[in-house]
Amino acid sequence: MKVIAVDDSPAEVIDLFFQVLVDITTEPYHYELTPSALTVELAGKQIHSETISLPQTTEKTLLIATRNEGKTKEFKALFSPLGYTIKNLNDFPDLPDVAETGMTFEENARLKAETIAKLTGEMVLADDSGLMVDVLGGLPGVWSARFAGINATDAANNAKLLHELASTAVTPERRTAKFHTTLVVAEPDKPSLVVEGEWLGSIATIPKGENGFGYDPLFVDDETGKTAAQLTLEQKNKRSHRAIALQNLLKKLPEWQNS
Ligand SMILES: O=P(O)(O)OP(=O)(O)OP(=O)(O)OC[C@H]1O[C@@H](n2cnc3c(O)ncnc32)[C@H](O)[C@@H]1O
Ligand SMILES: [Mg+2]
Repeated sequence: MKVIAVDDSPAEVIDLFFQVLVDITTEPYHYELTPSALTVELAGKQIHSETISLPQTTEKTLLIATRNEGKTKEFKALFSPLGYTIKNLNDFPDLPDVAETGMTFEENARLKAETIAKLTGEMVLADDSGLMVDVLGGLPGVWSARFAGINATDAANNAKLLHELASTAVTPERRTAKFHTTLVVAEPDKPSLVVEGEWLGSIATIPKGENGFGYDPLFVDDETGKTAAQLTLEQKNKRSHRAIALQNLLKKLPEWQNS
């Protein structure tokens, strides 16, 4: 049998060629398609190869069980090199708010991730995080989002924190603090994956910087001496509690996904 070279032919001609080939030949042929190349061998001889670019067929989307756009912005930047599109609960208005009734970051992160995973049937990531100030015995901790009251604004929470530390007995050395994140990944009918991350620093006496969210204007990073709000998103994502927790998560995620 004579094989006609089809390299450089339009895609439809190549398709037709293979159809005819399959119809008329009884010779064994091997067809290999990868995202970047198409090669065909007939009777052990390569008869066609071309460089191709297949559209991504399986878009990776990850739902994060949060309504906090500050966290979401950080997760989007952290996950984008991995090819994930990030969605949050604000993209799904019909999903309920999950009450954070736990006494620990892990309990609250589990509540958020496991409730939303059950309702959607999908793999879901949740972040429960907060600021822990040593001289306040770890407060505001799990109450960070509601330190100044239910639905408190970031500005009100920051003002309350400065007020709590206003005593002259709270010298600069006694203003040490850390940010904490617990991440939980949940899927229906499977034990959840739990990881943590922390970021050491101290509390400034006045807010500084425009970036970030929450307590960022008051949290001074130990290493750079800048507040988290003075760091760019990229700088914060190299050292933050959330970034460290995510690194820990990525180390364990493949094994968890295969379990
Ligand atoms: O529960 P979701 O919907 O995720 O959003 P939330 O804002 O209520 O989030 P948390 O319950 O985890 O509370 C975390 C609070 O801790 C503070 N916080 C956490 N991470 C922070 C960060 O990176 N920078 C500044 N403040 C942070 C901030 O006040 C958050 O509102
Ligand atoms: Mg919350």
